[in-house]
Amino acid sequence: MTEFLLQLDQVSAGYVQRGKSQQVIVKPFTEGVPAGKLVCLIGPNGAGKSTLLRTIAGMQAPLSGRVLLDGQDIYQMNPADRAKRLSVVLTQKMEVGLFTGYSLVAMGRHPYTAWSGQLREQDHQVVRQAIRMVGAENLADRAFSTMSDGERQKIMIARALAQEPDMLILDEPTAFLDLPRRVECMVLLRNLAHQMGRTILLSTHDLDLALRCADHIWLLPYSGHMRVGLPEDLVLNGAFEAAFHSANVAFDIETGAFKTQSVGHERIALEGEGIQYTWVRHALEREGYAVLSKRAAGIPIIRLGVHGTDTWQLTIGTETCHGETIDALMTALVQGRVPAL
Ligand SMILES: Nc1ncnc2c1ncn2[C@@H]1O[C@H](COP(=O)(O)OP(=O)(O)OP(=O)(O)O)[C@@H](O)[C@H]1O
Repeated sequence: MTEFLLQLDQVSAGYVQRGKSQQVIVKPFTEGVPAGKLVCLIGPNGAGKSTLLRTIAGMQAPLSGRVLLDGQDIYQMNPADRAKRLSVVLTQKMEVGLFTGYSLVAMGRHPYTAWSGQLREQDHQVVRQAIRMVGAENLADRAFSTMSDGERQKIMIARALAQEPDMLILDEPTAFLDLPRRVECMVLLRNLAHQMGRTILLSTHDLDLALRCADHIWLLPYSGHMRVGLPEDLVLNGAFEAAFHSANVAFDIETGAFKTQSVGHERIALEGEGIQYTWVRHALEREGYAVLSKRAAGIPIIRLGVHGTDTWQLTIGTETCHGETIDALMTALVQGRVPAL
């Protein structure tokens, strides 16, 4: 076994047009991923994430270079061998209504069953274990058609696990999920990588989750020139912000969150601390104020906790008022003629 389970050697990805001209979407890049790592592939819409994942999974030929899994060229592997080493979970919704959760997960065993397709007791054990790993025991006997999107996603991940692959490739596994389910799904995949030694490559638009969970980020901007690194390095070197730059949205390097970008905003000072400070600041910035942490001459000031916990005091010029809810504060700001924008 080589140092890297997955190796990309000058791989470029894209499409060959009818007249045989190539449309290179992902420019040649070389990278290695050791076993047991979670890699998140991120990038704006249409940058080429799905194209690259299909190329790495051997579903389309690279335009140049080679993709190696444990030293073997994935595109050259026969499909049965590939299915034992690599499983792929794509986003398209499957129409397999009459199947139960269990029978769908059991399909993951096909690469291992003889021509009859009969599952042996050890196959059933693997299926049950895969269902347990994703916490889908309650879905085993349910018809797939009756499941929610999040429940279906769990079953599809269990099916991929039942293949007992060295590597899983997932295209947007957190799409269609609500926020708690997104976090659960990402934590599950991270645990599978770290505790079970699987190598996991997934694409996602959940940038915040990717920054928090990924061992490595593959950042694919529109230019097609892949940037690879630790999440924190890509934030600090500006690659992250540059890839997602937009006129209306800005990446806040302090908090690691995206914020709506406002122009011509009014400055306001905010003094306080704790969770109340965080959410008052959130409301002010949402309304387009530039929030200063120190008071300055001629600038309205909000002080938190002066009249007891959960209170605010607003001073505009010589006028002062106070209250409790953030709603009341925002109203007072408008009445005090401190327009945000
Ligand atoms: N079969 C195809 N033939 C030619 N071009 C294609 C084909 N499939 C996708 N493309 C183009 O390749 C580019 C990359 O598409 P891709 O789906 O890989 O992007 P993506 O980063 O996954 O996007 P999203 O975040 O929106 O899912 C797009 O411009 C798309 O229109």
